[in-house]
Amino acid sequence: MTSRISLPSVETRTVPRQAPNGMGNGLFATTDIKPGEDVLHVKTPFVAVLDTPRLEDTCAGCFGKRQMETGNELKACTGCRVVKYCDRACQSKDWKFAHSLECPIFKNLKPMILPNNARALLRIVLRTSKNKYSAEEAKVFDDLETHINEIQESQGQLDKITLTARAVKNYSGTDVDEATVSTYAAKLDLNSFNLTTSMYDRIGLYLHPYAGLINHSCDYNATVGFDGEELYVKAMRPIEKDEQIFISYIDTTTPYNIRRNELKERYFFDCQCTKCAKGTDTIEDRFISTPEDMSPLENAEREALQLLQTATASSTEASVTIEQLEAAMHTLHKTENWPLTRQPYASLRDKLIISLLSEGNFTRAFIHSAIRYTKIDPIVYDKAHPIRHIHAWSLVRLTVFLSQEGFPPNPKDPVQVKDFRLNLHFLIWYILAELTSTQLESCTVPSFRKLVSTQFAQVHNEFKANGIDPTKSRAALSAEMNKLEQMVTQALAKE
Ligand SMILES: C[S@@+](CC[C@H](N)C(=O)[O-])C[C@H]1O[C@@H](n2cnc3c(N)ncnc32)[C@H](O)[C@@H]1O
Repeated sequence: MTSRISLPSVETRTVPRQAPNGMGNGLFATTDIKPGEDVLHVKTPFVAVLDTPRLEDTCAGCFGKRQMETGNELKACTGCRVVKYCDRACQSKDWKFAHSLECPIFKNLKPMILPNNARALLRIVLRTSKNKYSAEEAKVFDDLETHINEIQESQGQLDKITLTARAVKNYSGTDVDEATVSTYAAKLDLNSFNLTTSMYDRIGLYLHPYAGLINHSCDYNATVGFDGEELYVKAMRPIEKDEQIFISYIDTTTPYNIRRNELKERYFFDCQCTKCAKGTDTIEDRFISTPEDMSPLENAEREALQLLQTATASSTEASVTIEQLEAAMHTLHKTENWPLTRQPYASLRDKLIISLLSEGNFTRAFIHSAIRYTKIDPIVYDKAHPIRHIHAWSLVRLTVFLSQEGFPPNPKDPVQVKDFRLNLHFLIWYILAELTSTQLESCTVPSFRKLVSTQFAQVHNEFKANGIDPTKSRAALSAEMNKLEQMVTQALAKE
């Protein structure tokens, strides 16, 4: 990996440069990059913190990476009792990084726990005052965009930043003036990433100023992933030398107007990407057939969004959440013109799968995961897209579980899985083989790849121990996929 910039813990095949069309600076490839290869790898964050609910169940040292390997029960820091760690190694690493500076502050504030953005800002201020950032890192951070002028025009945003900055200045006792702390807060707001697990579950907030230089396109060529505290930006498509690197700041599966409003509100720009140039003539906006009258579709969408809102309200019981999500999906389905891939249909199904899993309704979660795997992801995501791989993996995990536990009949399921006489072992092998053979060109991170390879080797060896070589059983494998398709088709007809 080539690195022409001298930032600690950064390996990259990019250089920063002025980008066209008023985008400010951006990152540009210094070489051709193939799908799945690293565009950027940052080993240590500038700052990363957990979301408040995750402080209880996620190690603040490794962000869950070692925790997943060791399975250790987390122990709270004996000083503040706010953050928890797998073991002394994780604790000592975080202590040196910033916790020694913030621990007494957290202790004094208890039982109050600062929100994630204030904890992140506090870390930046404290590390800056102790000169813990290199001159190069500090310079890239200083040069980051803030959009402070636009923020000053929006009273709500300005108040939020000012309040956080004032609180952090007071708690830290820093000599840095409040206006500078506010600028740091604005930089954090604009340039931070969702910190996720290697499975793309959000756990916190992450900032590295070099990664913060990557501009957005709804037709992006790279994706961001995390493996513990390490950030990876990987090429999703072939990228040529001198081409600009683009990631997506938002969910680009949403229609044109939604995407543009979100980008304008949070990032203050009008997207001019190749996808936006097509306006509403893309799969994100299309219906099955062009309607003469939009009102039934608009009514259905309104109704579905209302159901989604109540379904996801924190006071809603899990079983009611499931009913409401299913009702919302039914509302869109019965228009007979709403594609499975068009939002909010696809994300309703994602939420439904999560709710079904948390309620222990594994057969119905399997049916919906199979629908997503066969009918939605191949259309919505490029084949190297990490989310597509994570979804396939979760279908594997569910299938393994069902192969061990069987399928208790449930009259509420749209179809009875057992009626399709699926050979789940072949199905598991098929999906894992596909995942394994495409993983080097995928944007998934090392821990995830290792998990998939280990599971595939185990499943393959089990077949071999039983005298079966699935690579020579093409007909049996495709028969299983056909049965899965039949199950999906019948389940969809009842949606
Ligand atoms: C995370 S920063 C990216 C780095 C930034 N260009 C810089 O010079 O620091 C996000 C900001 O970059 C600009 N930006 C990113 N993508 C853009 C795009 N597609 N078109 C126009 N501006 C964009 C916007 O000002 C946005 O608020």
